[in-house]
Amino acid sequence: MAGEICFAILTISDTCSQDTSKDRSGPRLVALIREAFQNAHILTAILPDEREQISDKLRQLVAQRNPSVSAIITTGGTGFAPRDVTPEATKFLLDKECPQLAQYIAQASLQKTKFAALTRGVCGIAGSTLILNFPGSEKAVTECFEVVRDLLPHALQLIGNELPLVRRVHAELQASVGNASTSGHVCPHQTGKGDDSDRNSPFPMISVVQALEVIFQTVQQQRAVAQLLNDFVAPVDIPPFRASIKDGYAMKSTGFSGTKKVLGYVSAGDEVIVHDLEEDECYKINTGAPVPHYADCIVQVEDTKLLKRKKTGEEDLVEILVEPQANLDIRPIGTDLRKGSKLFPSADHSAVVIKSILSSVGKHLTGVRKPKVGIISTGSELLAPSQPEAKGKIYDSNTTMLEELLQYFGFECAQKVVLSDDFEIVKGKIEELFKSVDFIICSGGVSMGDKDYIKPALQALGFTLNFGRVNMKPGKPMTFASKQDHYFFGLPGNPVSAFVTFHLFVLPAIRWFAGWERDKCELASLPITLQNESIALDPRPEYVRASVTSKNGRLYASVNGSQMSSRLQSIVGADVLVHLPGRTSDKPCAVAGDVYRASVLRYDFISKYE
Ligand SMILES: Nc1nc2c(c(=O)[nH]1)N[C@H]1C(S)=C(S)[C@@H](COP(=O)(O)OP(=O)(O)OC[C@H]3O[C@@H](n4cnc5c(N)ncnc54)[C@H](O)[C@@H]3O)O[C@H]1N2
Ligand code: MOO
Ligand SMILES: [Mg+2]
Repeated sequence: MAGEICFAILTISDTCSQDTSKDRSGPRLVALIREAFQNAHILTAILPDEREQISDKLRQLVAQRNPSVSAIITTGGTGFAPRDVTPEATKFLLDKECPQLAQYIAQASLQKTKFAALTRGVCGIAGSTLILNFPGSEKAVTECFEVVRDLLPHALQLIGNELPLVRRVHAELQASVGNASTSGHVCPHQTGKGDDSDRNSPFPMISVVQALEVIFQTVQQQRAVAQLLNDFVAPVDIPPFRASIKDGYAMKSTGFSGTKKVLGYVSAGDEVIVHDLEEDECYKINTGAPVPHYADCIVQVEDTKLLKRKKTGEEDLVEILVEPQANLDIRPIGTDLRKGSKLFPSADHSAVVIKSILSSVGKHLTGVRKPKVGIISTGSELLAPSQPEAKGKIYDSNTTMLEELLQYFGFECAQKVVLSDDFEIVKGKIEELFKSVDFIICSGGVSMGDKDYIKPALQALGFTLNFGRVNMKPGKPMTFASKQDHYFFGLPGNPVSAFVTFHLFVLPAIRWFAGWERDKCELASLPITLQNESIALDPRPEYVRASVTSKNGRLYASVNGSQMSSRLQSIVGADVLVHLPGRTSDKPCAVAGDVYRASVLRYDFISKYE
C-alpha cells in the first residue's frame, strides 16, 4: 500500500444507509477512480444525512495516516431538501475553500441540465486532503468526475507537495486516457498519424466510461418511454363490476347462517342480476363473476353444506355454516385499477409489463418507433453456416450472434449483409443501408490492417468518427461514428470482441434511442467474488466471461478457459462479464476472494447453487 494514492468515497443518503444495495453513485465513483487511477486505494462509507456524523467521518478521514487520504469525494446531500446538509458538514472542516473548482463543476453540469442549479456542493482543502461534494445521482457523479478527472493529479500535487507520487498519478492518468502528448510519458496506446511516417493509430484511446458518455450524448433519444407511459390513464375500472373473489354463494349479509334457497347460478361473463333477493335466498357464484346487485356477501363453498338438489340436478337448498359478513370476498368496482388513474405509476421498460397492462384495459401501444437496425459483417474469409468448407475460409459467427443478441434484448434486425473486404463495396453498402435503418452494427475491418476499410469508408461518407479506440480488452479498436440521426457501431471482428462490445456499447445505445431511462440502458451489474485462484491482469481493463455460482447467498464468478478474443467458446456458460482492472505493478493478478463488478449477460444468470 505504501505510496498508493488513497481516495475516500462517502455516500451520504438516509435511504442508502438503511439499504446499502440502493447505493449506485458510490460504486460508480469507485469504478471511475479505479479506471483513472489504476492502483489507487479506495475507502468507502455510507452515512445518513446527519451533519454531525458526516463531519466526524470527514474529520477522521482527514486525520488518517498510512495511508493518508488524498481526496474525499462525497455523493449526496447537496440539494435543497431539509435533510441535505453535506455542504454544511464539509464547510465546517475546510481550511481553504476552492470556489473556482466548485464553480467549474457546476458550469459543466449546467450544460447538461438546468437542475444542476439546485445543488450546493462545495470544494475545499482540509489539512492536506481535497474534499469534493458531488450530487447524489449516478449520472451526476459520472459527469462531475469527468470534469475534475484531469485536474485531480495537479491539484493533489499542489496540496500534498509530493512530487514522486503525483508524477505516478499523472502517468497512470495519461495511460488510461491514452493521451501521450502532455507529459512526455510514453504510453503503450499512443496516438500517431497512422500513416507511413507514424504507424500508430490516430485515434485516442478513451476509457469505457468516456465512450459510453460519447454515445449517450450523440444518440438522439426518440420519445422517452417514461413520459409516454406517464400519459396513459385507465379508460375502464378493473373490475368493471363488483366481482366475487371466491367460488361460493352470494347473499345478503343482513341474513343469518342456516338454510338458504339457491335461486340460480352466476358465472364469469354473465350480466349482473338486478332482481332483489330475500335474506334466506342466495345465488351460487363463481370466482370473477358479477355479484348480484342486492347481494353484499360471498360465503365460500367450503363453509357450506349442500342439503338438496332439484330433480334437474341443480342445487336447491344449501346450509350456510358461517355468519355472513358485509363485503366478505367481494372485489368492489375499480379495486385493482381505478378508471382515470395512471396506468404506469412508475416507468417500466419491460415489453411484457407494458403490453400486458395495456391489454388489461383493452389498449395496445402506439406512438413508439422501434429502432431499425442493420447488421453488416465484413471479411472476405467469411462463409455462411450453410456453405461447404473451403480453403482459407472460416464460418461467419458474428452475423448470427448479433442478430440473436438483438432479438434476445427485444429488438429486431431489419437487414443483414455479409461483405468482402473491399473499400467501394463496404462504402456503398453502408450508404445504401442507412437509407432504411437508424443503426448499423458492423463487425470487422476496424483495426490497423490494409483491408480494414470501415473507418476510411465512414470518413469518405462524411461521418463523424466519435471514437475509434477504447481502452478495454477485448474490443480495443471499437469504433462509433455518426451522421445526423444515423449511428454506426464498428465492432472489432474477433467474435468475442463483437460479443462484449455489443453488450457494453450497442445495447445501451439502442435502448437509449428507444426511450429507455439512462440508468436502465446499460446491463445490470453487481459485485461478485472471484473464484479462480489467480488470473494475470492485462494492462487494459478486461471484461472476462464467467459463470456464476450462488453459495450461502453470495455470488461467485469462475472464469473458464482462454479469454482470447478469437475464442468464441469463452461465451459458453458465460453468465456475466467480470470487469477486471488493468494491471499495475502493485496488482499484477486478480486472485480468489477479490470482489469485482460484473455485468449480467442473461436473465437466468446463476448457473449453479451450492
Ligand atoms: N497492428 C494491429 N493489429 C491489430 C490490432 C492493433 O491494435 N494493431 N488490434 C487487434 C485487435 S485488439 C482486434 S480485436 C482485431 C480487430 O480486427 P478488425 O476489427 O479489424 O477485424 P478483422 O481484421 O476483419 O478480423 C479480425 C478477426 O476476426 C475474424 N472475424 C471477422 N469477422 C468475423 C465473423 N463475422 N465471424 C467470425 N470471425 C470473424 C477474422 O477472421 C479475423 O481473424 O484486430 C487486431 N489487430
Ligand atoms: O481488443 Mo481485441 O478485441 O483484444 O481482441
Ligand atoms: Mg483487421
